[in-house]
Amino acid sequence: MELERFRVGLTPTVFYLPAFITDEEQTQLLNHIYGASGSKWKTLKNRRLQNWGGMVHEKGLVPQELPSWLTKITAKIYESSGLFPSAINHVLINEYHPDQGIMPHQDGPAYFPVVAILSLGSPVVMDFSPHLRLRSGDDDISRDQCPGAESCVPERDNPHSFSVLMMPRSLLIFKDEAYSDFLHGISDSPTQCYNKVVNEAEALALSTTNSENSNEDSRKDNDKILNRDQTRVSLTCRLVPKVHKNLFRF
Ligand SMILES: O=C(O)CCC(=O)C(=O)O
Ligand SMILES: [Fe+2]
Repeated sequence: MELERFRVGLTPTVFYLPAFITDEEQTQLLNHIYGASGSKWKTLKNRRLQNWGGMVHEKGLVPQELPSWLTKITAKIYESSGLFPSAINHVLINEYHPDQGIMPHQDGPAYFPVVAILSLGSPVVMDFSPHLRLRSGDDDISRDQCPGAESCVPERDNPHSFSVLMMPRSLLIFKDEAYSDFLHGISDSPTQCYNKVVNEAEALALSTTNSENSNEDSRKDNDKILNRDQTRVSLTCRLVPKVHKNLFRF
């Protein structure tokens, strides 16, 4: 696949792949996710999540085999992107109600610095803002070691900040500076503005010809407003290069 044609925005490097999976694949994934045992969910303050692939520690992964319904998708991402040096071995599934989000954060140091996020359900806007190191020249990087531990409020009006509209069934991939020098987050507002997203044309191209989105977009004072009227589920697919085969030999 020629990934270059999916590049969006000016910051290296963000790819947005609309309709990466079919409607049927989306339904199958949601059935598996909601069919998982209730104890698989971990409830955080502002969202629920399922952890697949094992426990991520600062020093690496204590692995657990991914189920085949997930390797089907991670293999497709691995093969079609060509960006991971070996197979994706960790998937975090986040569930967000319309008034939930994820605070601006940077992904933890255990991961290979490429992330692929598959979106299901409600569309949502993800905001990227340069973290302190870019803003003030110091080295104070805020990290999200275990996703959910967040910090640092981004400057919304910073000229380097940008946003991406994530439609259902799309795949967002980011790496390089977008990964290392920016925080990413999703506001907890049930209405989000998508005026300044870097992929508006790509994201909306499909939704106008295809009535999958019942959420009605509205406009207020020239702001393009997205109404999050459904739950969103995302699959954050990553590689933890260092795998601990033996829990006691850390
Ligand atoms: O749900 C998303 O799109 C983002 C999730 C995320 O940033 C993470 O799990 O680290
Ligand atoms: Fe993240």
